Amino acid sequence: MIKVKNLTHYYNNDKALENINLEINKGEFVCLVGESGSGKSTLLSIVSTLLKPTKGELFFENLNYKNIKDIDDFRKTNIGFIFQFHYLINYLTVKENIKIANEKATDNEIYNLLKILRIDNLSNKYPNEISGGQRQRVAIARALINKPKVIIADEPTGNLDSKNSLNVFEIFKKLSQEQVTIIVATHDKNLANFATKIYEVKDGKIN
Ligand SMILES: Nc1ncnc2c1ncn2[C@@H]1O[C@H](COP(=O)(O)OP(=O)(O)OP(=O)(O)O)[C@@H](O)[C@H]1O
Repeated sequence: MIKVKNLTHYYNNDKALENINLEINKGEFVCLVGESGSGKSTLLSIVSTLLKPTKGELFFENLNYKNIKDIDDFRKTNIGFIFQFHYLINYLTVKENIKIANEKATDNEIYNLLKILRIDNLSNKYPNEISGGQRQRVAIARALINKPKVIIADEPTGNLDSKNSLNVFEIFKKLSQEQVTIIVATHDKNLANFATKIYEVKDGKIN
């Protein structure tokens, strides 16, 4: 599904990633673990086509990303993003926050997604009226509304307590069982055990 070949990345003259090779299959749940500054976010940004690598190749289902004509459209239709901060819009309701990610989504589709995430009762609430864990589940719903093939999450539980963190990783596990490919960076080695594959990033390398 995703292949990374001989990837090296520099920020100015500083090497952030060195000769990374990865192959991620459809429906795999991959965790990147490693210390702060090890290169996890840089790798996620490159894999999600947000950052162009200095050197190396990236393939999606054997398509070289360099040959993708409209990369913004490709990203929008194929990849769902979840971050440490939810980036919900405070003056929009839960339902409206999801709708802006996909104007064509019907009320029924949004309701079904909220139901799976057990927040269907919060549809008309505003982000500041719900808990941090609930807000992150809304962010997950927003990432899923386009039915992406891949979910990329960078420290998605960084702001959550252990119960809500577990809940988020259980959701990821379930999604991967439904053939969504999940790639998550986390500091938490216990949570990483939910993954089908763990890669340790150390000083910009994966051993
Ligand atoms: N935009 C940038 N400009 C310059 N250097 C950067 C930039 N982003 C990251 N770096 C550097 O690249 C290296 C890898 O950083 P990265 O953010 O990928 O690590 P990380 O493992 O995700 O860290 P954290 O867990 O703290 O988010 C670090 O040395 C960092 O200082």
